[in-house]
Amino acid sequence: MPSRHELRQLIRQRRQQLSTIQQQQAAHQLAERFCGLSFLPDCQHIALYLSNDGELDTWPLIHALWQRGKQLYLPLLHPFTSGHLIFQYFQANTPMRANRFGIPEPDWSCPDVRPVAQLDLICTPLVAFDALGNRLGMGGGFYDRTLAHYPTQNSDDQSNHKRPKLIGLAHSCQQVAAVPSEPWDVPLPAICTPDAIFLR
Ligand SMILES: Nc1nc2c(c(=O)[nH]1)N(C=O)[C@@H](CNc1ccc(C(=O)N[C@@H](CCC(=O)O)C(=O)O)cc1)CN2
Ligand SMILES: Nc1ncnc2c1ncn2[C@@H]1O[C@H](COP(=O)(O)OP(=O)(O)OP(=O)(O)O)[C@@H](O)[C@H]1O
Repeated sequence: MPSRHELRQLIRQRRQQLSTIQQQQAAHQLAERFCGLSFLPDCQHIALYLSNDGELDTWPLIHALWQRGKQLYLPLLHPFTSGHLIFQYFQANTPMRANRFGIPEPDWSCPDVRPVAQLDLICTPLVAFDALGNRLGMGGGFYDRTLAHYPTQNSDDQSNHKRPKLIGLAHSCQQVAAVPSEPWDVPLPAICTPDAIFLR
């Protein structure tokens, strides 16, 4: 089995090699599939991310969700707690700045930060995934650290506890046979690609 490092390199190269047309088609197909998710009507506060490094372009999805009246949030590298993320309200006119990875994020504004426990759905980026919901990210451990303290809701969870649902977004070519998992990894109960939805 390839190491996490090897897998990260391989799949990052693979998605970077998609053509502009392939990227555009994928982004629109994903938006359409995502908007058909059975639990979407129950989700009002949704965290997304702005794409980077060949990730599937989330803009078509962002526009589709705004059209449906959803309130959207983007991750910011935590201003004090290194390695963690916070999620901040995002509208078309939100002032933005590039973080240290060059990814645009909202200018930090305390009143617009929404605690993780008050989000209904968190869409996570990923580099590689497998059919069991194991996730390999860019290697910063940001999502794993941020989500470690919050029990998230499984797709078959019938309880009334208010917990954010989690869903990974990816190109189909990011699926691998098995992601070597580590004890700190937060598995994804759902993954949406342009071609399929994987539920654990
Ligand atoms: N679109 C998007 N936003 C995101 C993430 C993500 O994976 N995708 N993150 C998910 O956690 C966080 C940022 N994590 C990142 C970790 C590494 C690199 C990166 O490009 N690393 C370079 C080396 C950068 C350096 O000089 O330190 C590399 O590996 O080539 C980018 C984002 C928060 N925002
Ligand atoms: N809950 C946690 N507490 C402390 N350290 C953690 C935690 N989760 C991950 N880490 C550390 O973060 C580093 C990177 O983890 P990993 O390779 O799983 O990141 P990733 O999932 O690929 O990245 P990301 O979540 O940012 O997309 C590891 O060295 C790991 O020890």
